[in-house]
Amino acid sequence: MVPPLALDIDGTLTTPTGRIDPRVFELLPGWEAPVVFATGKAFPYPVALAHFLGREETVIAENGGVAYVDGETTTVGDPDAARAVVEAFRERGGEVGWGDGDTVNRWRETEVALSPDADESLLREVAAAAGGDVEVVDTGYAYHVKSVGVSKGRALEVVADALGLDPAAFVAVGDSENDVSTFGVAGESYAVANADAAAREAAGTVLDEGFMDGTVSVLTELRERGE
Ligand SMILES: O=C(O)COP(=O)(O)O
Ligand SMILES: [Mg+2]
Repeated sequence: MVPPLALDIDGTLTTPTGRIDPRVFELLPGWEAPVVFATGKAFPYPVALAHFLGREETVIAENGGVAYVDGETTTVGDPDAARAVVEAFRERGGEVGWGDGDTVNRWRETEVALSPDADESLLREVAAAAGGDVEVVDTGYAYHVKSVGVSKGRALEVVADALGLDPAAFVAVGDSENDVSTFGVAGESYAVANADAAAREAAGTVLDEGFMDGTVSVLTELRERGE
């Protein structure tokens, strides 16, 4: 038997240029245990991924702000506090940086994400001035302004509970600061070689290979172990 998976998306299931690696479509549709996509992206992105893989839509979005399992949505966090920080950042001349349309934030319910090109020091200054309830998380793909205490790891506990599983039964793979909490609750955790310092530090194992090459190595090993 293979174990259930908690998989980060960006940096973990993608190529270095940010595309979904096609091996996702070979390895995950037939995975014989729950697969939870746990991402900083907004809710529709992991839902779409699960949908087009033909899998149950069991997802964690917005760094844990949104959890969806068995048709039930759980949202946590204070979007107004995050939006107020971003508004103050804009008033100080900062730019969210996604251009017109901003599909990054269009469906975001509990936090706000800013482009990696945004002025990080100004953003951190404004967030610190807002008090202790809001923090800035840098995934390498975006700066997320979110409520303290909201995390992918907490959301994994919610999802695991709904599935009747122990969170420690999960194997987690990820690449950044926003995966540290997942690594803390999963029984086994792997940081791909491109992972940031926080993820490397928190992971049980740091892989030799990066991006989907690293993830494939874990999935292959888990399958062999389960045979
Ligand atoms: O949305 C981001 O900033 C990163 O997304 P990820 O959590 O899937 O890596
Ligand atoms: Mg990632």
